[in-house]
Amino acid sequence: MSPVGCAANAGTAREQARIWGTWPAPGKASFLHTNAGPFSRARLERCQTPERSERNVLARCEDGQQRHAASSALPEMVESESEPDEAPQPQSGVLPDRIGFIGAGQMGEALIRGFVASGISTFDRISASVRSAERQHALNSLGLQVFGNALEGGAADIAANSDVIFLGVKPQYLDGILEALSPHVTPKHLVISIAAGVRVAGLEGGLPEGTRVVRVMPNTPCLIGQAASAYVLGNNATEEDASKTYALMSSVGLAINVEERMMDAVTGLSGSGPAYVFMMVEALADGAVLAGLPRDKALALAAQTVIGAARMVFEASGDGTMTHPAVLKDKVTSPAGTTISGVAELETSGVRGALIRAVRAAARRSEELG
Ligand SMILES: NC(=O)C1=CN([C@@H]2O[C@H](COP(=O)(O)OP(=O)(O)OC[C@H]3O[C@@H](n4cnc5c(N)ncnc54)[C@H](OP(=O)(O)O)[C@@H]3O)[C@@H](O)[C@H]2O)C=CC1
Ligand SMILES: O=C(O)[C@@H]1CCC=N1
Repeated sequence: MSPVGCAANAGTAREQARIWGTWPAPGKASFLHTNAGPFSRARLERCQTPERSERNVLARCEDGQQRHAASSALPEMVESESEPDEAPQPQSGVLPDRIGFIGAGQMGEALIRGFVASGISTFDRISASVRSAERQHALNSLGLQVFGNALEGGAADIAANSDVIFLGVKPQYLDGILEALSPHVTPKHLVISIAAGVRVAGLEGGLPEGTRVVRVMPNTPCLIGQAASAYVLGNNATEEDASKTYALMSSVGLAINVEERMMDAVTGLSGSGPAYVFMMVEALADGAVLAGLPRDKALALAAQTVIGAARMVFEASGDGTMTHPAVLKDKVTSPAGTTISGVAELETSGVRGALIRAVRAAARRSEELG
């Protein structure tokens, strides 16, 4: 599927549900996903260094390699007839581990659907603990094993049925969840938290000594294999845990290993960033409607413009290196043309400053949550 094909679907009911509703209802869906399995794992291996402290920093790979790894991890868009609600089909590359989610709301469900769409897991390997009957029913209809409130036995059920446990509740609830989970954690478990702001030290402190922990900051585009995720390994995490985390997260998009001090910035940028971009797409479409374009056409063109521009940063050079966006912007901006008029308006309105402040504010909020 070409990106244009993707955007051309924007007017369908399914796309509208994706845009305005919750995640698409179970049904045959066409997912854009990454082929990042062994391909990107090999890249990671080339970037691995034996030193633990080095493992946490993709940036410490040889410079050229780092850029190559980053750009090669760019999900290759391919059309896939994934059918997440149908009987699980064994596939090569499926992780044998059973995956449990304590908390599976917006982000947890996006990960679950993304993992299944990518082929790295199957619904029958995944279970979830959620509180409300409504969520239990919704997840159950996907084919997951669903347990109730983590504080009332759900955490024990997840531990008994999982090798990898994702913590997908809001940061404010995490202490209680760790307390409920802790007695049931054994050496077989890898615990992966996606909670904004919550530090590795806090996770390790709330779990039995020696627990293997990873902190991940994903984003919702993992639903379609287009996530931008970063992760940091806990003190007891092994090489195998690092590979497993990378395998899972790169199956749903770009996944990079960072130092923990960078995680608040990651959260302010890629964790929260989809919301900023959705606002931009909406506003761009509004502008086009103001200028006379019908809403559906405006939205399709706005969304595809964002896809195309973002991909240019990764792919325009043709040699695997990223191109600075200012260079690409200059190529759009003809002397005395239309674009410079628009750009001047953005500068007058302080759009750059607003985006910088948005990322910084979200990063600060992440710090506070920790
Ligand atoms: N949304 C996003 O884009 C991102 C979110 N995150 C992180 O993901 C986490 C979840 O965020 P999000 O998905 O947006 O939040 P949601 O509110 O959508 O999901 C939270 C989930 O936790 C469940 N839950 C709460 N308490 C319990 C409990 N005692 N036992 C079992 N389940 C429980 C809720 O169940 P129920 O619905 O039944 O109440 C719900 O499924 C947060 O820590 C956030 O920082 C990280 C990156 C991006
Ligand atoms: O808004 C939040 O707190 C979560 C974390 C990053 C994105 N959403």
